Amino acid sequence: MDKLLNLNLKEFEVEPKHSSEAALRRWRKLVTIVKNPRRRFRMIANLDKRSEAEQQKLKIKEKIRVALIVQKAALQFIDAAGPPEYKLTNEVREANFGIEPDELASIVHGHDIKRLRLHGGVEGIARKVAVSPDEGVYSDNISTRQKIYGLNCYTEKPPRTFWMFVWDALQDLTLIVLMVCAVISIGVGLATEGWPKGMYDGSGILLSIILVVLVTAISDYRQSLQFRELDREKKKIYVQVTRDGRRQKVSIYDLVVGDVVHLSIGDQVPADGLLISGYSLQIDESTLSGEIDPVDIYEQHPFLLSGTKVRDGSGKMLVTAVGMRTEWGKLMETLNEGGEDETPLQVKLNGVATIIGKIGLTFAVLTFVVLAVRFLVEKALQNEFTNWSSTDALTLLNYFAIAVTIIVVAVPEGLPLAVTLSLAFAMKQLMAERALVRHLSACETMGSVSCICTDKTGTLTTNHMVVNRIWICEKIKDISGNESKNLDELEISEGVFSVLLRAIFLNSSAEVVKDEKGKNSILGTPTETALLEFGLLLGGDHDAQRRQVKILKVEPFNSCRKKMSVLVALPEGGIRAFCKGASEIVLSMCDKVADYSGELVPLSEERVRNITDVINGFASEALRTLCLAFKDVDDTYPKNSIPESGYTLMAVVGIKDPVRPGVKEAVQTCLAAGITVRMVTGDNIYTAKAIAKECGILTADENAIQGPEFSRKSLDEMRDIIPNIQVMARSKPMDKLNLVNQLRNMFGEVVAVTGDGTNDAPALHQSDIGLAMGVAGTEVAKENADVIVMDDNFATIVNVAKWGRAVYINIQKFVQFQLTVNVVALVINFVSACISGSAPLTAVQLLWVNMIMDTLGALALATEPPNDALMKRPPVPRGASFITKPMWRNIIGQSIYQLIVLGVLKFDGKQLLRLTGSDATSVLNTVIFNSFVFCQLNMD
Ligand SMILES: Nc1ncnc2c1ncn2[C@@H]1O[C@H](COP(=O)(O)OP(=O)(O)OP(=O)(O)O)[C@@H](O)[C@H]1O
Ligand SMILES: [Ca+2]
Repeated sequence: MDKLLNLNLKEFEVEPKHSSEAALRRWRKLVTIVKNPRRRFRMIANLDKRSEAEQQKLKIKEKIRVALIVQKAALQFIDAAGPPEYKLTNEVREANFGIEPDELASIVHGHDIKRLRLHGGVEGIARKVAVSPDEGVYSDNISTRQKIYGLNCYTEKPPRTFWMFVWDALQDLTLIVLMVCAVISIGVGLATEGWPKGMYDGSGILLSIILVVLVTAISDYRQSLQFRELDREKKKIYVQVTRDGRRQKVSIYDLVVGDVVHLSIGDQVPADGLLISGYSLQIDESTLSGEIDPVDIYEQHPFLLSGTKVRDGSGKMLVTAVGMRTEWGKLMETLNEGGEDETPLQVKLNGVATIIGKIGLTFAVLTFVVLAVRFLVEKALQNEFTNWSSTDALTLLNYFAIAVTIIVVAVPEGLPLAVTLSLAFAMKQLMAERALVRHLSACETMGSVSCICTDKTGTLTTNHMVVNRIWICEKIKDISGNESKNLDELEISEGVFSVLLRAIFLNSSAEVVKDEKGKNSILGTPTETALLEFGLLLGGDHDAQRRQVKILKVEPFNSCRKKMSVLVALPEGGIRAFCKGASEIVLSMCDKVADYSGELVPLSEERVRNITDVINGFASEALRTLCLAFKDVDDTYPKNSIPESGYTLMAVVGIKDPVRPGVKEAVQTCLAAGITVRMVTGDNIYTAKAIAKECGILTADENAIQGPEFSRKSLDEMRDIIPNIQVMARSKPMDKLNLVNQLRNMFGEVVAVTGDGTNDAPALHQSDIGLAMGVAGTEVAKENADVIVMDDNFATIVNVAKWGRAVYINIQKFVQFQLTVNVVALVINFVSACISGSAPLTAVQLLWVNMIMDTLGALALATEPPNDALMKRPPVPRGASFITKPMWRNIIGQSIYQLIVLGVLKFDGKQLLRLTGSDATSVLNTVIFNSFVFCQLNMD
């Protein structure tokens, strides 16, 4: 049976994510025979609608692409003509703006450098939208801007109302057939038995139908509300802007024309705009134009389009068009059409439903044939074959209704729907527990995860970083508490101190900003925040430091380079480069060091060894270590590059980032549940090991490896070492991807991956389930993830796995329940039809049972919260059969037991219960029905 089912289910397989359209279409085709499309395909992607939207999207993209190419080509030929000749509308003039919204929008979206120049370049535009690039817009005129230039929102389709769901639920083929039966039954009943007795049967059916429809519609409607909320949650994106002279975070929906937005790697460009200033800013326009090559954005090419992504670098932009005035807005309108992909379980259960449906159909036909033949034979025996009364017609109609109802009950169309219900329920609960599940299938996959490759920073640790120790001038100093430090305490010379402060404040993407109350706060990544806080602790003045110098070039940090450098022109003359980053990497770029007296001395081998010891010492105490270095270059040095060697090492800082409370227990839970935990981090190997040991991830020192070393291995070597790898340090994003791919392909593991950076996107995409960090994660990471962990906490990830397992078990329970009901309902009706010529369960009763199963049963069984026992057994392996052997045993055992009980009642019930009189049979049938329902409810 198991094999047979699995064989038949072969075709009902889709991937948990990125399923091919062919696979999605294949199974849909297979269910045509017994399909009741309205019911079966509820909440399942509408492929036609979707591919239509896809086509439309491609068309828009192509148009944008061609337009961009044309504009680029045209630019070279056209010279600037006279000033633009158009009149401002009164509205714009009264609001003190100098440019029309459409004109402004078309400059950027048309990449029209000529018209931009006519308006006086970016500064000119800034003046015309009444904003200073340093101060940003003022909150008091935001509403005027919104009135004239529009809101940063996209038109959305109006949500579906409750009555639409009712209408949908009514489109059910079987329900329609039953409705017709009911109406006929009422008609015939009234004609033969009169009012009100003739109404009973028919109105009973009608009432059940109304109930089924209502319950279905309510459940669907609530689901749609939930998805809408999820959608809103998904779209909550914040960007950093300068407003009222302060840098602050603002929701992208609150952006207005004139806003000054700060962009950094991994951000999504939130509106159309012009570059004010930036460093090595590279934009990925593929979401908009389909073009894969990144585009450089610089002064001569300052156009930024909404919806594109920052691939590298950083910059400030002036917003020029928002909402539906951008191409992105038009694209968003066609987005998300046609719904979500179905999950593998939904499809598999559709397969189960189809097979059972066919069996049910056969039985229904058989039952009808048997009943009808018996009836005809009896009639023939009584020689009344030619004598037809309306009661006879009614009887036949009743037989037909029974047959239809058997199909309704036998085709477990509730199965796929129960998956949706169960997943949606888990999704909702998880949202409350700080995990945002982006697609239904993610929850399902998470239940069978066998390996988690987790980040370190922020996930296992708190991400509250504080400088804890510093090595400077060959001495180690502890930095404890919040007391400010001066140079005497650090025992360093004034010269060294001032270089240190510059190294901290000038070479940073973070910024010290004043909040409304004038208090200092820092906007930036935790590592940089820690450094700036340290600088403030030393009594440094961020603004003053920044004002003194001219920054010539910045190479922002990214996970591949693992360092950040700047080139600055010093106020006292001369040009200096600063570099900070991963300790070993920066150390290898140095050839001098400041010794105990502050003298710059060559970096001898012995000194390198000593410093390496210091670094490893810091790292072994679980500190993140960074080296700060500088290099003076002469005036002839090209201003568009930053040296890569010949630096002088200033200091090694150790930054403390404690392990999150509860992580150790969560790791233990995973291990008990047969889930391997691997740490993949960009940090130093000693730091990684120290943290991994503390969390209980690393059990033996030799199970740690460095990313570059791993990637050098051959496939065979990988096969040997991968099972043992517990920590991978100094990993580049490609190493992470490599590990994930091998784990999946070589070992068939179901891999969950966490990530925060832009470069984690490929690994997140490739994994079975990608988890992005909600707090520290970039937009790009989130977009490629299946789940967003809103508190970045490892324990939350374990929670998702637990819910995933609960979903699986609950659905198994439901399937077992439903299959038993099917078998019993089929057999009892068929057998008694054959033997006694009547069905003990009437159409109304069968409908009732169906409703209990489809909706209430699903609600009760599919939404049971997880218990801890779930995490004490190994994960379900890939490709395991969904209906397990014990389940078959239960189904068969339960069915036999119930059939015996019901059989005895049916054939011996009258004697047993001492039923006499004219209504004995109907009383008995009622008893049978109640026992049937009771049997189902008792089952678990
Ligand atoms: N802003 C920065 N400037 C310079 N170097 C940095 C900066 N942030 C981190 N680093 C260095 O880069 C290393 C981390 O690189 P990476 O971003 O790949 O790891 P991560 O994502 O922070 O770590 P994890 O994978 O554990 O989350 C750190 O060890 C640190 O030495
Ligand atoms: Ca990371």
